[in-house]
Amino acid sequence: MTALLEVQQLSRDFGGVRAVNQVDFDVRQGEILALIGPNGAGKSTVLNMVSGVIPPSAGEIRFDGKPMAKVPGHEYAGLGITRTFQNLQTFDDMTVLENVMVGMHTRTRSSLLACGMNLGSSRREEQEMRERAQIWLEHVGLAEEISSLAGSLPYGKLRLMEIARAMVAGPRLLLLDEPAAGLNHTETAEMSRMFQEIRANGTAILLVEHDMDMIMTIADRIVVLDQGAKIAEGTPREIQENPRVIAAYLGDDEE
Ligand SMILES: Nc1ncnc2c1ncn2[C@@H]1O[C@H](COP(=O)(O)OP(=O)(O)OP(=O)(O)O)[C@@H](O)[C@H]1O
Repeated sequence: MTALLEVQQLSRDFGGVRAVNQVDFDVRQGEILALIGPNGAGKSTVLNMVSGVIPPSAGEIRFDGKPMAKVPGHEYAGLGITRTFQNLQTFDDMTVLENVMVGMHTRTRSSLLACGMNLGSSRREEQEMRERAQIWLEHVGLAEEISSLAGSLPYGKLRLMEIARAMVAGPRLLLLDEPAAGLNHTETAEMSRMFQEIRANGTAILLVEHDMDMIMTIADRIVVLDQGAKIAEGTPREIQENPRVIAAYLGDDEE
């Protein structure tokens, strides 16, 4: 498999603190790569750099061979990279369908504000977006809730809505920041099944997650960070048996 995303010597400083230190990894086409590590290891910071939210202090990120350093954040969805956030980013007083259509607007380059105000898209474009959003809402099991206000949905369903929103733009790489946080066992299993389906349809996934059952079930490969640096990379089985990884987790109170 060829690399879709290449991360080389990636570093990020916050003031005097080096949050990410010379990290290398690839995400290959059609695979699920999990990025794990104890609290504060630098996982979200890596995801924020890969999704164009913050610039690296050093190093390089390439997507499909293209250096991403000069690509503005709003162009990522159009290039084929979308993401979800650790903290839900939903519009409570818009319907579930409208919330998902916002994901298409980022692709068609209308602004979020314009979307909220119903501006800037032709009727045909609007219809096409509606259909794609409906298809993805059915995929994630929210067909019944399409017309509900997002604010009325329970937390687990909002997480699913976020996945639909990230998928509606048709990404080649989906970035997920703790998608199972706050979900119960059944919801986590359902979400795992969905990610496997997304992978089967050809979208690669870079997954930051603390739920080890989910990671060990769905990840093709795992990269482990500790204190900003990569300490291991391998299959779920290799990672489970790696003494450095075990030591890093045993040293972390919250795991
Ligand atoms: N905006 C920021 N300003 C200053 N320091 C930051 C900022 N963002 C992250 N850090 C620091 O960078 C380090 C890595 O944080 P990061 O959130 O990337 O870790 P993480 O592995 O995602 O942790 P968690 O699993 O708890 O979410 C931490 O020491 C954190 O305090």
